[in-house]
Amino acid sequence: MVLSCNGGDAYDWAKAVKEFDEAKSGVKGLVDAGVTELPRLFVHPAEHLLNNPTDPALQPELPTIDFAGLRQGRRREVVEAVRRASEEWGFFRIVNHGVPRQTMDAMLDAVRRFHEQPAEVKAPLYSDDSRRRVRFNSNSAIRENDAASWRDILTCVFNDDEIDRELIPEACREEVLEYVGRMIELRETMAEVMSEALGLPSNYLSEIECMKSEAMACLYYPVCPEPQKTLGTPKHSDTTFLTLLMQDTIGGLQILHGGQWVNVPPVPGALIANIGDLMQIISNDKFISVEHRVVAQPVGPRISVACFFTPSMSAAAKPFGPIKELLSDEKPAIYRKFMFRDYCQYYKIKGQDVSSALPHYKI
Ligand SMILES: O=C(O)CCC(=O)C(=O)O
Ligand SMILES: [Fe+2]
Repeated sequence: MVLSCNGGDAYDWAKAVKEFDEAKSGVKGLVDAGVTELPRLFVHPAEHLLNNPTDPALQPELPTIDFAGLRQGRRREVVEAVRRASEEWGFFRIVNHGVPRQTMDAMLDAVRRFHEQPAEVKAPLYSDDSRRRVRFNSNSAIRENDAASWRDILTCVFNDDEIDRELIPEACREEVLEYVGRMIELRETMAEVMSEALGLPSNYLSEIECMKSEAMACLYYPVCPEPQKTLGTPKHSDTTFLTLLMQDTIGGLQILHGGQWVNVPPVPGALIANIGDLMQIISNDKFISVEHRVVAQPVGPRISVACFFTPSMSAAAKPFGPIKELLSDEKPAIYRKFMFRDYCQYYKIKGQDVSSALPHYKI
């Protein structure tokens, strides 16, 4: 099918997607083949690429929260900082979170090792099928007229914290298992702190099992030959309750704050937490799910690991909606109740990269 896209001239989009997918070698495969020009499939329209004219030195600084306070009698301060950052930024950095630096560095190395294996080793995992718990791809379901992004992803899904070690690729198995265990521990702390930040009992979020499953995206952003024409990850908000992100030292993450793109420079040893759409819904807009993206770079590869927390599979048929304790005559529910499985279905039908489902659930 010949379609008119981006520049308006004829371009066989379907053929380009098919060729790219059939190679099963992702963006890394293009780099290994020696591309010096950005393939047309990856060229984003100019409006996706707008940046700010502002001097990066004048940009506001993402809040950093020191979780050592939780162990040192400063819990109220930490909870208050989490509340403020979740309301005003939807994003914050965490230091002294308890995940050993060695575990983090080993995980970044392991992700790199996985992606830098020969293409034929990764090819059997190449898939867009969301039912596969471990899969490798580049961009999920590239749709016509929707530019692809300059990155590859290994996704590992752990439903209800269940870990099937044999499914994890050998190149990164031990590190993934160690890292996901640490993420689950930190999730417990986050669930308590965020419950308190919402003014609820500490066990509230844990009891409703809203973060009992995790999907880990192990991202690899190869050096890009023409970074000014594409993106590493396009603008989106996370569909989850909560995301815990680790990035290496390359940088490129930006969040939309106060109408401008704000850089989130890497801080060695720190993790980033961000509120997802589901948390915005149950908090009745008290906490905000904020759009973010990753710019493409002439240097790299950049490695990052995003751990997305979503409800327990047993909660699939349970209704989620604004938490009743947060509602009053002055603050009526902004969203209707829905089943988590319907929410997943919404994205399955619309595609992963659509804008957020929040308006769909608004009353
Ligand atoms: O790679 C990153 O730093 C961010 C990735 C991201 O936002 C995502 O996968 O949802
Ligand atoms: Fe994200």
